[in-house]
Amino acid sequence: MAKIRLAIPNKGRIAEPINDLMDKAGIHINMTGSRQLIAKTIDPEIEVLFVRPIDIPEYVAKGVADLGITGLDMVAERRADVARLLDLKFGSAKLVIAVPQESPITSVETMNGCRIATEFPSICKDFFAERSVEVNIIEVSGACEAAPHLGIADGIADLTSSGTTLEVNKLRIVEEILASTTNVIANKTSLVEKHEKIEEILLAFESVIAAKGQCYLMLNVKREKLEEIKALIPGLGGPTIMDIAGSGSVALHAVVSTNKVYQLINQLKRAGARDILVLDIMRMVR
Ligand SMILES: Nc1ncnc2c1ncn2[C@@H]1O[C@H](COP(=O)(O)OP(=O)(O)OP(=O)(O)O)[C@@H](O)[C@H]1O
Ligand SMILES: O=P(O)(O)OC[C@H]1O[C@H](OP(=O)(O)OP(=O)(O)O)[C@H](O)[C@@H]1O
Ligand SMILES: [Mg+2]
Repeated sequence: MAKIRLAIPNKGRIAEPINDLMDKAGIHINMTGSRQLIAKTIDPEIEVLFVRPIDIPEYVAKGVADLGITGLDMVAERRADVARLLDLKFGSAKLVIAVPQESPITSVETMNGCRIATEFPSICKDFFAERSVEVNIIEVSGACEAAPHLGIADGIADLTSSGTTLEVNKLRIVEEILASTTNVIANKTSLVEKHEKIEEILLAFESVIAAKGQCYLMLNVKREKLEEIKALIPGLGGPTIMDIAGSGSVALHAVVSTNKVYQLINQLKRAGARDILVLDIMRMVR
C-alpha cells in the first residue's frame, strides 16, 4: 500500500486533542524527543509531520503532506486548494468582526476607512472587498483584542469560542465571518493515487468520532425481570442478551449515550439489575 505523510500541529490548543485522536484511532506515534519534526507511527506506512497549524493547508496543497489536520479557518486563510475529508467536531470557533463596546460602528457597511487588526488578513480582505467596504488591515500575530485599546485599530477580526476574551476586552461582535472546526484535509492528487490507504485512515478517525458520547453498559438480571429492563434501554439495534448458565439470570450488554447513563443506572437498579458496569468505548465501526 501507499506511504502517507500526515501533517499535524506541533503546538497550540488543537495539538493535544489531535494526539488523543491518533492514539484512540490506534495510530500511535513513536516519539523519541519533544521537539521532533517527523515521527514514525505504529503503521510503517504512516509518517507524521509536526508543523504550525497555519502552515498545514499549504503543505497539504503542495503535496509535502498527503493528509493534514487543522482548522478550516487556516485552510480559508491560506486559500489552500485541498479536499476536506472529515469534520472532527472539536476546535470550534467563530471568526468575527468586533469593535469596542462604545464604538459608533453598527454594521460592516459603516466601517469604511476603519483599521482592522487581525491574524487573518486574507479572509479579512476578501470579506470586506465582497461588501465593497474599504478598510486598512493591520496584521498581528496574537493578542489581537488589545489593538483597539492601544489605539492602533478601530476593530478586530478574531476568533471567539467561549466569548470570554471579547468580554474581558469590552468588545462587541458586529458580524460573523466564518465558523471553523478542526478537519482532516487531503492533497487532491494523493486522494486519487492513495485512495485506499486514505480511506483506511479515515475509517479509523470516523470510528473514534462515532464512539464519542457513547458508553458500553453491562449488567446482570433475573430472567423474569428482563422485559422491564429492556424497556428502559434506548437501544443501538437492541441490547445483546446472554444466558448465565444455571443461574436463572441473563447478562445484558448495550451501547448507550453517556449523558443518559446517570439516570439510567438508578432506573435499572430499581428494576432489578445487578453487577452494572459502564465502560468507555474507544472506537465504533458500524
Ligand atoms: N478560542 C478558540 N477556541 C477554539 N478553537 C480555537 C480557538 N482559538 C483558536 N482555535 C483553533 O485552533 C486552531 C489552531 O490555532 P492557533 O495556531 O492559533 O493555535 P493556538 O492554540 O491558538 O495557539 P497559539 O495562538 O498560541 O499559536 C485554529 O484552527 C483555530 O480555529
Ligand atoms: O472566546 P474565547 O474562548 O475567549 O477564545 C478566544 C481567544 O482564543 C484565541 O486566542 P489564543 O489563545 O489562540 O491566543 P492568541 O490570541 O495569542 O492567538 C483567539 O485568538 C481569541 O483571543
Ligand atoms: Mg491563536
